Amino acid sequence: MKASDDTYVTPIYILSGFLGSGKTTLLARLIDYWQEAGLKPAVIMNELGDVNLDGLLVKQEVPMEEMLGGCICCSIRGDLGVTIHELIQQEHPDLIVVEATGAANPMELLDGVTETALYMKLDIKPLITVVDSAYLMELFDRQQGKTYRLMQEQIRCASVLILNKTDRLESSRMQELVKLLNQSNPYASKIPAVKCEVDLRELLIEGEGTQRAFDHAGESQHAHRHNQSHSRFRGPSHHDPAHPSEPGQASEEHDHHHTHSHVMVHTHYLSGPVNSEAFERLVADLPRDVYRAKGVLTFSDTNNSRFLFQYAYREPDFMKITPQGDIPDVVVFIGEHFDKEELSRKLHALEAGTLSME
Ligand SMILES: Nc1nc2c(ncn2[C@@H]2O[C@H](COP(=O)(O)OP(=O)(O)OP(=O)(O)O)[C@@H](O)[C@H]2O)c(=O)[nH]1
Repeated sequence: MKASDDTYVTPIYILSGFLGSGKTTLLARLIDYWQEAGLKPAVIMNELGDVNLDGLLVKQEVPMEEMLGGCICCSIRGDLGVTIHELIQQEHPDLIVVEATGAANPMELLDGVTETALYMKLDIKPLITVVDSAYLMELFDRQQGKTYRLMQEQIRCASVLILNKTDRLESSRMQELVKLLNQSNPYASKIPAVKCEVDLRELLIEGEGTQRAFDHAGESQHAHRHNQSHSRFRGPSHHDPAHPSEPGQASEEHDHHHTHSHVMVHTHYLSGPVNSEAFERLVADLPRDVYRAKGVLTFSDTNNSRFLFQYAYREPDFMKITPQGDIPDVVVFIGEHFDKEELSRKLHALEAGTLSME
């Protein structure tokens, strides 16, 4: 299928990792890799400052959108959807990579991308986090602080961890590092590297494999407090003072408090209208590990009216909407370690009208 087809589902990769950990280094490698495979990647870069120096490292011919002057996960999150939409409309890329500022909380970013997947066909790929191995151990030795906690967050959300800059880590400490990462995120694949030199094919497959493995895992915990208000618009050169631009410094005011282990997303585009009662039953039966869901649905038993569906902390909410433009029917589920296959089976039964008979 071609990227210019209306039915094309654009894969979207999120690169997370602390400031200076090596995200742009990895991005440059990935771009070469995809281009050699005959694909057209597009890039969204987010910088805290008002200039994008990292963008200089990306080849001229690669379509790139810059989101400057704030952290993607907070102040300019609303712009993310617009940026993705414009890239797809104008460039028809085969895939998109979002490189977040090192101060971004990947969970918020994932949430922003997920929101966008409600009205655009996106295939959200497993999250890759680049770890500055040496710096992480240094912070661990010094016992933590906010920067360390933000790093932990980025580590917890990942499906794949690249343990970069191992050249700066004493070889005797490698085991300790892996142990530390296993405590924070036992599920992610961990790939040691220097200058992000990893087998990229393996890296991209690893992520998919890890995500599948989560489908059968067990209990998890989630706590979420987010004190940042999400402005949907920003001024032309707004700089969010809550976010420092100095490498290696997480803001004291950047008040995110999350406890995530691993985060999974399941996106399902519906083939047509579904029965509202059957859908409500499906929602009521969702496992506890699904803690967030969103969607746009058409209900066959309400004169084919369309609804915006929201689900948080086990509370479903439906709002009648009349969307402008060509918006597909879709539901997105976010949680940890839930059984995607089982959910997918139920969604197919819902579409076939056989769910109530189960
Ligand atoms: N010693 C060493 N340096 C590295 C390695 N990987 C990347 N670097 C260097 O570290 C610096 C930061 O790398 P980037 O790829 O720009 O890191 P980034 O995560 O995109 O940085 P931000 O945009 O600040 O978040 C660059 O000077 C890289 O050349 C590594 O494995 N070892």
